Amino acid sequence: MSTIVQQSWKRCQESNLVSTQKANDQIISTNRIKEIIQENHPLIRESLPLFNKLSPFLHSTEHIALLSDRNGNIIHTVGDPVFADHAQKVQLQIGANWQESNKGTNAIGTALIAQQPIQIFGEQHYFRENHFLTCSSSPIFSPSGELLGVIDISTRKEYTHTFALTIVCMIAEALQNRLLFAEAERVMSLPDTPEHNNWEPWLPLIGLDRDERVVGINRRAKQLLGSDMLGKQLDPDLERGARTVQDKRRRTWPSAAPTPQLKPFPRLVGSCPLFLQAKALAQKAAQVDFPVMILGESGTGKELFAQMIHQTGPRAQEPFVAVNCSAISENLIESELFGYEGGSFTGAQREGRIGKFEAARKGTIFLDEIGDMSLRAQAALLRVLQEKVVTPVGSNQARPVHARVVAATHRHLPDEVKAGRFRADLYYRLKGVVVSLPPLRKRSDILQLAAHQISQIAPDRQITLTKQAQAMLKSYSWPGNVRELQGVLIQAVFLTEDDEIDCEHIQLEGVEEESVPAAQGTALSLRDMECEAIKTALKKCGGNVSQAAKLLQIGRNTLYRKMADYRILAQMNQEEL
Ligand SMILES: Nc1ncnc2c1ncn2[C@@H]1O[C@H](COP(=O)(O)OP(=O)(O)OP(=O)(O)O)[C@@H](O)[C@H]1O
Repeated sequence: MSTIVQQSWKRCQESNLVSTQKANDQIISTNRIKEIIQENHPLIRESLPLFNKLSPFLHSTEHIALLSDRNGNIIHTVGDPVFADHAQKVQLQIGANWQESNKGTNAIGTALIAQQPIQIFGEQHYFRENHFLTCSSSPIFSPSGELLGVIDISTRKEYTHTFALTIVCMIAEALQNRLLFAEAERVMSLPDTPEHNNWEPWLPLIGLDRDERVVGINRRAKQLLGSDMLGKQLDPDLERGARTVQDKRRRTWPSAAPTPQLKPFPRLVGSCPLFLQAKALAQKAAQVDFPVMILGESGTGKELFAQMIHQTGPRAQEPFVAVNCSAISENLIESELFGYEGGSFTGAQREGRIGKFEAARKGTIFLDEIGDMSLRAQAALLRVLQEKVVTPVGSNQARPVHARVVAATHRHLPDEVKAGRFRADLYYRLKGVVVSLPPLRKRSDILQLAAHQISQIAPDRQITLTKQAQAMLKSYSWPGNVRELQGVLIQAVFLTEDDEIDCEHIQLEGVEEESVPAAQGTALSLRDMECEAIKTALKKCGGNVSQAAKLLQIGRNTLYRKMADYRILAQMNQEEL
């Protein structure tokens, strides 16, 4: 037995776990799983593509792969359904907790404590009931070194092979690198000298934030530089030898960079007449040089439309620079937009910086959330639009502006003008062609959008929506629009084990609150009563819709329809499993 396993057995004995008894199974409720999924969003988002890739290879191999959070809660599994069925007998499944204090020595719980990869063979498991298993696992760390969870591959002990441990370590490493790319503003690859690298497939990577401080470092880079790089600025000598492999700043700051990769036009999906009308107008606007104002609630696709206008117009070869006006503090907006001279204010870079208007060159500057700009910044912007020049902060040298302006807001600007919060002269200058994007709740093509999003989220699977799930998506109000739909579907794809998304996989925000309207008069009271009756029946039947339908003496489909109508579908899962 390895020292790690010996120490683990000792801990189990000291905690009075009895190996011949049943393990202390802790099963989490469906609602809690949903919360855990939300808490672990980046981990799940980045691990899904890896699990999806792995899944077909595990079929008919008696292997399953699992993802647990940092507390040992299993939140995702893929693999051979026959073995998965067998593994369920010891609760090796979604919703179970495999902390060592509950399940004794095991690859998930023990790897979380040891914080290193581990393989636990049959009898090395503390509880006898787990002796049929061999499990290999590796902890997963965030780019800044925080423990996030564990990846595990489990099989019958007869199929034990050490390669499983190697695979699990490679998946963990790939996942950690994905997290680094997702979190860092810029990722640099360090030169990897042969004497440092015996067989490693991974590049030494370092992630930097906007201020060029190290915010993440992968295992290979740690081997070269040590583990105390976090928060430090990269040494200039080191930076000279390194290669930039990702630079997100180029999206908004492409001064010295080629035009960033834009989302291709066909990705703007939809067949609803309201949407097609807006699209046709935007396509026309792309060909002329008038200012464009895109109106729409948050998440309706304003930035995607702005990109489309840029990409399909004559400026497509020039940069597209997006500026979120609401995300920049009032005292920095002028330096962001117009640039600054070296040393013009505390925190400024010594050599100065060009502003986003100049960075856009002859391309497009997309001023998102323009309605949130302060009056002072509005005055400065108006000057730029009128005079077609910018004067960097701390300079008296005006520089010409050639960029086309596309603005967007979720606010009702005429009201803002009336209230004195938005300058009327700026409003009329920006207005030009007005493209209004419909909110998702008014679109008739939600299912088309949903199917498109699902195929983007899980391109290797043929996932469909059940009729009830479709009804649920159609009846929801979608305050967060297409972005919210994306989030809901990521979670649903994640939750579904087969290739069908049903209502139980769909969690809609605030549905519970929305579902019970304030009683106002008889009609509403009747609705309330029916709604309550359905909720009670569902609760009585532990969330089983067929049984609840029998109890209510209505058909199962009618019940589903009514549940969608009252938006109580999210609660149909058993509150306690
Ligand atoms: N018609 C569409 N087809 C495909 N994807 C879409 C469509 N509309 C929006 N999306 C997607 O929805 C998400 C939100 O879109 P986008 O960021 O353009 O919205 P927005 O209105 O600019 O949001 P915000 O106002 O919050 O910045 C993006 O991931 C985008 O790709």
